[in-house]
Amino acid sequence: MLHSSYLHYAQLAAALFVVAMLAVLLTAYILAIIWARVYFYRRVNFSPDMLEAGLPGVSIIKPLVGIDRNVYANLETFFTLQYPKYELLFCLESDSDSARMVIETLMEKYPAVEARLLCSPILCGVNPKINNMMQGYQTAKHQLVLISDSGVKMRPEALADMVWCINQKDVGLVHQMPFVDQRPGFRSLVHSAYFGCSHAKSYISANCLGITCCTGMSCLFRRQVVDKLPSGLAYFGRYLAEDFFLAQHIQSRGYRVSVSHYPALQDGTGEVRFLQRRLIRWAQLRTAMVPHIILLELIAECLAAGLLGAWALPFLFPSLNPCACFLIHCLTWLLADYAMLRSCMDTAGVDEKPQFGRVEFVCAWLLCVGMTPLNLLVSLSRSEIVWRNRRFRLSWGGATHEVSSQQKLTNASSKPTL
Ligand SMILES: CCCCCCCC/C=C\CCCCCCCC(=O)N[C@@H](CO[C@@H]1OC[C@@H](O)[C@H](O)[C@H]1O)[C@H](O)/C=C/CCCCCCCCCCCCC
Ligand SMILES: O=c1ccn([C@@H]2O[C@H](COP(=O)(O)OP(=O)(O)O)[C@@H](O)[C@H]2O)c(=O)[nH]1
Repeated sequence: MLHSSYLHYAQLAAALFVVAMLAVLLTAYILAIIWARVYFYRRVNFSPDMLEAGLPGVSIIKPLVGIDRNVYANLETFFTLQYPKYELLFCLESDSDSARMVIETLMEKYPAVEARLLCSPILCGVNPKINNMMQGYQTAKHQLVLISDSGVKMRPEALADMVWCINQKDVGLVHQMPFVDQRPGFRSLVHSAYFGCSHAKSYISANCLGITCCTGMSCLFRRQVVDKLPSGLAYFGRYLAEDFFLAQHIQSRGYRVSVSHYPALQDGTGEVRFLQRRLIRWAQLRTAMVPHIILLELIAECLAAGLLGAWALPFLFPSLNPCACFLIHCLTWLLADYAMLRSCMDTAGVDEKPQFGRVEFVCAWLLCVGMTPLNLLVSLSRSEIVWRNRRFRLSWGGATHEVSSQQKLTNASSKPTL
């Protein structure tokens, strides 16, 4: 008797906790949607003083390996940036890399844009992206450095916006929230539904709460802060999640990390299974660095939160039907996700009209809602990370060592990659 009343009180406490958690999640989500609607694509103007003094130069480092989808069109956007002073540093892992021809063609087409092609990576750690970028970093002329991944497209005004953001008081790093260039097709819609809904919700909430949550796919930082480390950017070569540690370092020096008004436009036309592999790899990195995060991510996802709610609400209010609770929860989540996606799109500009129908969106959304918890669970079951053609093993905290590259495994080439 005593035992069953304890059990009842424990269940009651758990049900109240779940309902409170769902209310917090919903409130946080609504705030994130409003934040995105107000913040993204806001036009900024440099002060006359700053314009008179001259805008600071930016060195843009583009690490490249092979040909990504739409590489020509994406890279071309870096030659047409509306910014007075910048240099492009294309970093390849070898001079026979297939991206070389594309870059040379673009450099010929835009001779007025200062651009260099570098093909001698510097081995300074396990992170191949850092090794590749170091050749650009060492020769970069400017104090502001933008790291921009190969698959990212830039709007003409985005660089000026990032420079404006970094010129605000105490800002040391500005990053773009990962999003997707709006292109027709179901694959692109799945990418949008992931990055514009679930991912955007977490990314924005974390950043609004002042939690370091920054991806290195497009981030601008002050070189003088990084160069306080004896080996500069090379220091981060020991980690695969160099972006996380870079942002932490900049904050530890007393600077703020801020989000650009323009999300990063990834290509998003790749196959869904590749997106899934990438998200599993990212989740593996997050688990190694911030282990409790996966639990938080799981319960903040639509399905898990819905199942918890479908148990807790009827427990507190027995007249409620669990299935109805679950369906209403999913519908609310779907509408919130759609509103989030629209807030990440430029509703006043080029993306004004979504290039997809409602039914298509619901299908893509269902795929993401099913895929996300699965990815998180798969990430927990894996001990190794595969990135491009290399295999790594992560230790708690993020330190990494390379297990083996596929080139070595298959013995396809006797020449090491680096
Ligand atoms: C309704 C609101 C509910 C919010 C609940 C949120 C719960 C989920 C919490 C966190 C999810 C954060 C997701 C952040 C996205 C990070 C993407 C990522 O994993 N990136 C990693 C990989 O990046 C590439 O890696 C290779 C590198 O070379 C490339 O350049 C990179 O682009 C990246 O390395 C990892 C970054 C670490 C992010 C840590 C985030 C901690 C955030 C804590 C958030 C707590 C939020 C609480 C909100 C209530
Ligand atoms: O061995 C590698 C792997 C990646 N990269 C570069 O690192 C960036 C991010 O790579 P990817 O898109 O594979 O990472 P993700 O965004 O999926 O984490 C891209 O510019 C790649 O060209 C690199 O220079 N060498």
